[in-house]
Amino acid sequence: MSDRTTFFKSPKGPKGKIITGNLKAFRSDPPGFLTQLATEFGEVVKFRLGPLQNFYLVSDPEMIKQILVTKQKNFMKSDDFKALKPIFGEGLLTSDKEFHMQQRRLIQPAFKKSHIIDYGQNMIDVASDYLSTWKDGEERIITQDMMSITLGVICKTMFNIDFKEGYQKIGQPIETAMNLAVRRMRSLIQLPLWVPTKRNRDSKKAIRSLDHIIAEIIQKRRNDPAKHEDMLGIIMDARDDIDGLGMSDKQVRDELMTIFIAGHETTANALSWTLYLLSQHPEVEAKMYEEINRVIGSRPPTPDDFMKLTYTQNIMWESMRLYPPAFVTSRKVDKDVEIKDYRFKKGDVILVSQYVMHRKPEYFQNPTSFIPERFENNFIKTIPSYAFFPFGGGPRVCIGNHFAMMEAVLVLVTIAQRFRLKLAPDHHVVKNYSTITLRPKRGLRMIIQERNLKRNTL
Ligand code: HEM
Repeated sequence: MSDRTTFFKSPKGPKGKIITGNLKAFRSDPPGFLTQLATEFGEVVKFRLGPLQNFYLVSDPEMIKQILVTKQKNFMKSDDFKALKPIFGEGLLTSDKEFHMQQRRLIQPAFKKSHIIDYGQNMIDVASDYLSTWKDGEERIITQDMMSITLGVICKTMFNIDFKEGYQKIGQPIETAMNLAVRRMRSLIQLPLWVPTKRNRDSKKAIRSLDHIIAEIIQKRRNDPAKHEDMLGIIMDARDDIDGLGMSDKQVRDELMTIFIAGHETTANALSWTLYLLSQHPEVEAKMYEEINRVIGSRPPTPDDFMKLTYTQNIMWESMRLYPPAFVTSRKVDKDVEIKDYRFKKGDVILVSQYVMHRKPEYFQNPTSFIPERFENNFIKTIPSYAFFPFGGGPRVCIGNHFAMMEAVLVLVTIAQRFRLKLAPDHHVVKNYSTITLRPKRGLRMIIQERNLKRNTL
């Protein structure tokens, strides 16, 4: 042991069971459990979610910055992501180190500003199309509607196919495979996929069917000499600046699956939480209508409106502060590392939680209140970086962050221009539920009211 060891702090934490540690409490309410740990034990908390591995929850912005940015080379993605590898392969979310960086370089062009503006029109078109089926006065399951709209957006931007075709071909098998992967992620013991349990058989079947569909799409494109401007076209045409090589079919497949899944559920949850929050805060809703009336009026929205809709953007930031769709981010220590007054050892798992940080009273006054105005006047610059980080940070920051903001704002205004949504009168108390992302538990049922645009009412 080096002399310095004596100066390192030893993080405290809750007592757990011998084998399962604190797994039961974590599973029953992950955001609640993490909040309680940070409140009770402070900036670094030690706990277990199984027999051996040490977990640490870190809740200090400077330490989070070191983990995600300055000392990120000492970390890799944690083992829970391995459960996703049968679906994502070596896509951006699951790969590590050099390979990840090379893939990130190849995919980044698909997310550059000019393309996102082009995708913006798809976002508006898909939402408008979808809303044409909504009827004044009806009750709808809004959480499902938001999932369908964002799935439609990703089908259109990625493959230039419409939602119905995209859902049957890709959306449904992806959902099946993903549900199975989530269950694998959350179980203490992950049996390898070759063990013939029913779950493993179903999982392999869904993945085989997806592989088949995606291979067909890629093959069709390889045989098609025309230039395609959708995300698939951009990804397939990408060449590495350093070695000039493009992606293999297997790699294209892994990245498509990754973007397809990472790119719709998170934004759908952000939109659902926002519609819920607006229904509870008529004063915020009224200011949003005022902005929509002033900037867009009764003409169809355009991607250029995005920059002018500053209050609506702040509504989205504030909604993701209270209900961050990615509520926790994990890393495994790859090389022993010292961060502030602590030392972490190879194999330890570090969690940093957006949900915990975003509700800290030292950075956010009235932390549980919904106040979009707090984001005005460059508020973010007045708090430490990594006190607010809905899209993560460092080299693994969400590649779809600008895409997601553009989509959330444009879909929200397309809805709000025409409709006002109220929670169904007999609605259950809205609580959060977390699988990989944070979503409203048991969904949201809302009543649709058509707004009268000409008279600017509602
Ligand atoms: C509100 C919506 C979204 C939220 C809150 C969100 C959040 C995040 C976060 C926190 C990470 C970092 C995970 C980590 O560090 O381990 C991430 C990564 C990622 N996100 Fe998003 N995301 C959203 C939307 C999107 C969209 C729309 C796309 C694509 C169209 C996307 C694609 C990805 C990908 C590919 C990664 C992996 C990046 C890498 O490791 O290089 N996300 N996202």
